[in-house]
Amino acid sequence: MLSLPSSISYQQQPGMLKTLMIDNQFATAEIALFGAHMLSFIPKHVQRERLYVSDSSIRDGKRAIRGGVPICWPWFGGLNEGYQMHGYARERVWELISATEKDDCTELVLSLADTIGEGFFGKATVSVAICVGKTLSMSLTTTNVGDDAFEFSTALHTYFAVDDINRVELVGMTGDYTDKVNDWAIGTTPVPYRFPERTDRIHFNPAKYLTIVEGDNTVNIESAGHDSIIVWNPGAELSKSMTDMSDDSYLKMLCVETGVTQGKKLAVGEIHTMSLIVD
Ligand SMILES: O=P(O)(O)OC[C@H]1O[C@@H](O)[C@H](O)[C@@H](O)[C@@H]1O
Repeated sequence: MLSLPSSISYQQQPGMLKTLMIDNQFATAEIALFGAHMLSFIPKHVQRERLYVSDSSIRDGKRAIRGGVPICWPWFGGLNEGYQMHGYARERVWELISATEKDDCTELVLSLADTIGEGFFGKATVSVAICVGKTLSMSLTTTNVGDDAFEFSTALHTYFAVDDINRVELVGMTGDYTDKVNDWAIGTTPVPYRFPERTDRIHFNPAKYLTIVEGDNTVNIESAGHDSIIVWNPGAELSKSMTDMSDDSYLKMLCVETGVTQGKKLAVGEIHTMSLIVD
């Protein structure tokens, strides 16, 4: 087994998923091997949990975890009838490839050993490098190792923790979006951008810098290698109907997702990296 720096330990309580706990001078964090799924990030200088995970999330290792940072791959959203929403990578166990103590963070690299699955015809490797420091950085790398080009889509589907969605504003987004709540109609980003009701939008503007503002609590999001930003809050009604969310979950989270939703073609040997920094 890989030898781990002292800031990282494995944790597995009975009936729970195996996770990696990180505790260094900058932050604490938790990552499930199932899905290479970030579950927690608490920077020590602010002492606030940045990620929302539902208390009712089903953690049986069969279904995706509700909250944290699901990795959607090799597709984002629904593919065709019968296919797993957001791809199958978030429902497979990833392998820890390396763990390194750096000056400004603890870096872990996880990789998905088996990337083959129904609905995806490419031959690819996929790995995620996660740096837990004063900021959380995640870089998802897809490589075409086959003999043919393929197309894929992806997202780092971050659930940010908020105290009350009614007080939240997303700053930095401009331009048009397509609205899942309204039969994919095109809309224009409101100013200020607030969330009084169910929101489910793919923004075509791949904003590099966004900020979630809630009173004096601000979270900066820096994205790269993406073609869109997805913004999702289920609102009261959907929150109530979801088995893995409690009735008022919608008040406590806002998904701001860094994504490639328009389909990215990768040539033979080509590498694509998409990344996210949470500050
Ligand atoms: O329930 P899932 O598969 O985790 O998806 C949650 C949400 O993820 C968002 O990215 C989508 O835009 C929403 O439509 C979807 O409901």
